[in-house]
Amino acid sequence: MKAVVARNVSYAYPDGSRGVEGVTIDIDEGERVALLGPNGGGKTTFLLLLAGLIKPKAGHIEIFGHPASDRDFMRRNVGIIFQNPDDFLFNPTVMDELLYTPAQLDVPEEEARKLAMEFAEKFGLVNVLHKPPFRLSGGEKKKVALACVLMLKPRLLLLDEPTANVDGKARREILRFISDYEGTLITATHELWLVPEVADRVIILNRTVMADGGLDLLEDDDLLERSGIA
Ligand SMILES: Nc1ncnc2c1ncn2[C@@H]1O[C@H](COP(=O)(O)OP(=O)(O)OP(=O)(O)O)[C@@H](O)[C@H]1O
Repeated sequence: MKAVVARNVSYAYPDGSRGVEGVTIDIDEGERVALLGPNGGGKTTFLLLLAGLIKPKAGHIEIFGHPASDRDFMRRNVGIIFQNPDDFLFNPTVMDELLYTPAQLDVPEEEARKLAMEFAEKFGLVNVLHKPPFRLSGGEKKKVALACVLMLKPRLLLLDEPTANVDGKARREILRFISDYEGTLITATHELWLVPEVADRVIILNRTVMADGGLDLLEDDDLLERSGIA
């Protein structure tokens, strides 16, 4: 089963900035892929396209055989963690945040509360359940965002710079939660060290696909320099 089929996908922002151009990629269900590229290389844009949150100006995208424009299918099967968790966390407390998405998907309240508590314990968030998300540290915010998404067991998980601005213990915890995830994983990053932690396939994106292969691409200094990464 293909998790992602992207054909000749292009996207430009309303101000004319080019996001991605002519991107063609196939990803099988269960693959763990790093989307590696320089700042401004189009990684976030491509994740937003894969999540169906913006529509390609040209080309098309299918996720598990469904068009990425199929909102109901996407809500139930695709999870995305934004680079800046403040773009995602907007409920009055962490508990409300954990209850929000199950409620959107019509999970009965009692079951949602059980799920929320299970994930709060697993993610070490029990002590902050009553806090407003904006009062949390960067690492705690990322953990809340990850817990909210993983509790719904998405078949495809899209992560945008999951460890940016997070260090020490929270970073190790986040990497462990990511490695426990068993579905199809696409992680956008510009940090080379993160790639082997989260992927065994590397797609280098700088507006368009510059290379697609195994972890050995990380040793190709010419390629990394040409792609603006190293
Ligand atoms: N909302 C927007 N409006 C206009 N241009 C945008 C917008 N978002 C991104 N861009 C532009 O699109 C291009 C690709 O940006 P994108 O954020 O997808 O890259 P990125 O690889 O995720 O970068 P970074 O590693 O810095 O997050 C950049 O030139 C950027 O300036």
